[in-house]
Amino acid sequence: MTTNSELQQLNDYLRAMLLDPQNGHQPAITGSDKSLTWAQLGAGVFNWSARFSTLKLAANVPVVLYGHQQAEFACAIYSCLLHNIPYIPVDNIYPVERLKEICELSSAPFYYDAQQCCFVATGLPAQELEQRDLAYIMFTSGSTGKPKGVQIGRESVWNFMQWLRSDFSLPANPVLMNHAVFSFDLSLIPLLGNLATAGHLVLNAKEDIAGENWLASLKQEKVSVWVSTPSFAYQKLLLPEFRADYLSDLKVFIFIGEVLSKALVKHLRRLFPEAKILNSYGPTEATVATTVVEISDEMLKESCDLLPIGHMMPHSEMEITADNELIIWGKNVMRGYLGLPDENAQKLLWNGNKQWRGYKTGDLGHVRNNYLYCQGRNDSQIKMNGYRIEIHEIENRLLALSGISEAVVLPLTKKDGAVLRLAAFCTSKLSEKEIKATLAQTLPSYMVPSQIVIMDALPLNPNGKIDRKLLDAQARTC
Ligand SMILES: Nc1ncnc2c1ncn2[C@@H]1O[C@H](COP(=O)(O)OP(=O)(O)OP(=O)(O)O)[C@@H](O)[C@H]1O
Repeated sequence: MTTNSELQQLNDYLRAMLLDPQNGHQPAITGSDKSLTWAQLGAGVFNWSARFSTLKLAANVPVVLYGHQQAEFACAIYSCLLHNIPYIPVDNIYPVERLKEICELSSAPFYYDAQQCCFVATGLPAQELEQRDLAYIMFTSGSTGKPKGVQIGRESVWNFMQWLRSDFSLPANPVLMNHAVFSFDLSLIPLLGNLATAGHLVLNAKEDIAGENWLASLKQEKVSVWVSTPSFAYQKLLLPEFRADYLSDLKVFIFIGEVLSKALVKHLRRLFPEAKILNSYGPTEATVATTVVEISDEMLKESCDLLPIGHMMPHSEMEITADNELIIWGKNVMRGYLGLPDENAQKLLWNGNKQWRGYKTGDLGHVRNNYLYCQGRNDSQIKMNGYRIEIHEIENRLLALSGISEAVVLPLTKKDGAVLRLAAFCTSKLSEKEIKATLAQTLPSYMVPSQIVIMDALPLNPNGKIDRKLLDAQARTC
């Protein structure tokens, strides 16, 4: 249940951090446009108060923020949090059509263009949101379904910030890198982690990450906390400077968004022997992350292919249904999808005693040795020629082969939904023939993909996750 005192605590905390910073001369944000100390950030946030008041926004009317890794974008988000203005982040790597669509779906009367540093009127009549005290609405990009506006309350953000401070092994005065677009909620780990710890947020624009000097810039900024999807990190493993004696300040790796494989952790251990490696899990619908665990050497030695996703955040619980679906209960669960009552009825549950919402994740999981495990999505089970096949089981078998670091298996279906064949995509030192032969030693023949495509790196979507839609399209043309 949300109490007014919790919301008051968040308000007080934000005022103290942003308007009266104790560490004014320390760097707060380094963005693609400029760098701000905490004092400059505070002054910027103060200016925003005036800018928001000229907009004459009624309470509970959202603002869309449009840009890409600018310090001013982050400043706008912090200001919205301070002034209780629900914000909707849209990255400008998406086409303008997506911006328009999101403005219409949310009836936002203005969007802020962080590139141009100005507000643009959308011409739409402002409508109050049904929900009060919303922190943000995040439109998922839909890699596991259709894009939906996930509404997250201020109480969830406060709960999440406190958890970030206590359970994510953040060093004192952390320097947090952010590679994720602000419209992907992974970015909230560094963005809110910075606010929770008075750290330094280093924003990395897409073109910088692709450039030659990116790791040199992380070194120069003394980045100490890496936050990304596992796939994003895989792609950096081959860079010669990606190692502890070059990036000597890097002490913590936080992974979320996809399965973290043992292969990646082992590789990182060799490159960064002293660093802590954390696996965190959660859907956007439960405020960024719900579980976390530091990966130990014992976990790597266990015979099970999977690594645990850890323990629940405070004020939440995980229910595992008879058919192994993970249901998240607690303060972190969204208020609902914007304007989608049918979806809300399908995905949300209510516990009257605790006054908690529950969210049916569609992920499968179990508990072992007191740790939670996520074993893939419940839609990853398919039927082919009458055989029941767990796609993630084949992926895990592939990842267990030495020389394979990334692997995705996709079922190729006919128009009527019947599965025709399986295609696997992987980065591998082994040949297609070798892979098939090795898989055939442990899997029944119908589970060995008929097509194995070996790639230098698997393509990523704008969120830094493996782009399954693109791979699916590619498999169809082969
Ligand atoms: N540590 C993890 N291990 C395994 N799977 C994970 C982990 N963290 C997240 N996931 C997967 O990612 C899903 C949440 O992803 P997210 O909320 O980012 O959106 P999505 O459904 O992938 O859509 P989109 O990426 O398009 O926004 C989880 O439900 C789970 O399937």
